[in-house]
Amino acid sequence: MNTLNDTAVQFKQVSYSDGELQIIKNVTGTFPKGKITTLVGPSGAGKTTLFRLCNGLISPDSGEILINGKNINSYEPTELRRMAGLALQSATMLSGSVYKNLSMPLTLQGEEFSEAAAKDLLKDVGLDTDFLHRNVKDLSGGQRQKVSIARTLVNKPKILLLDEITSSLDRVSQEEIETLIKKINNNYQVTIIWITHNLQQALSIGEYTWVMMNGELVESGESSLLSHPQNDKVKHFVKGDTE
Ligand SMILES: Nc1ncnc2c1ncn2[C@@H]1O[C@H](COP(=O)(O)OP(=O)(O)OP(=O)(O)O)[C@@H](O)[C@H]1O
Repeated sequence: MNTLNDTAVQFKQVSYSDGELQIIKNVTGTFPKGKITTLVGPSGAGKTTLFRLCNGLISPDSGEILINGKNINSYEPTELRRMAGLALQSATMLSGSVYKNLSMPLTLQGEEFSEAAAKDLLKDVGLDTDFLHRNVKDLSGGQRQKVSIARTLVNKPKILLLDEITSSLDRVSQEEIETLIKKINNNYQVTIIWITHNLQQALSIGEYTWVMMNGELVESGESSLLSHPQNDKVKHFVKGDTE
């Protein structure tokens, strides 16, 4: 679907097992650079495990993962975590202020994060700069998710891995986050890989889609594939929109 230069992440016959259980099965495919690709599939398909492989939290048993054309093993772990930011549905926070949370990626590296830079990030994610010294426990779900996204931007990632980041939000917050992610993708050419259970969302926000089932990549390509899938299992999944 694209040349190596257009590829942010490439999987080549990647398999991963936990003990006896094979979780990722011979996955080959690409995530195009600077685009939004959604990752869909029933619960337990291996989507989150694929993310953990992408940011080096776990390593394949066989096969190869290339990031920007280089084997993932050639990056230092910290370099990889900086390059590939991860945001989760739960938007896990440290107790304390928004500033403390935004500073965390740099404090972990023994660096300082200026208040001015933190305020710029808040503006980037559509939050008022007054939020900087608010306690995260007083934020709404949507506001927490915006802070969580802002925190992933501190390291200026090239790739953002978003795991179900809108599934516990109301409709309005969900739309705000979708708009925000599109803006980040546009403004900074960040490659976005977005796990979602919401097929309507997958159709509307991403140019490309991967459909995973039972550890395999069963279909991938432009998101419109969800409207007319070729694979019978995907047809069934899309029709039932099932778990
Ligand atoms: N550390 C682990 N040890 C054992 N089994 C695991 C581990 N991590 C994941 N699994 C299993 O691997 C399979 C894939 O899990 P994964 O979380 O990647 O799926 P998923 O597609 O993200 O599911 P969901 O949509 O429910 O989040 C599941 O059967 C899960 O139980």
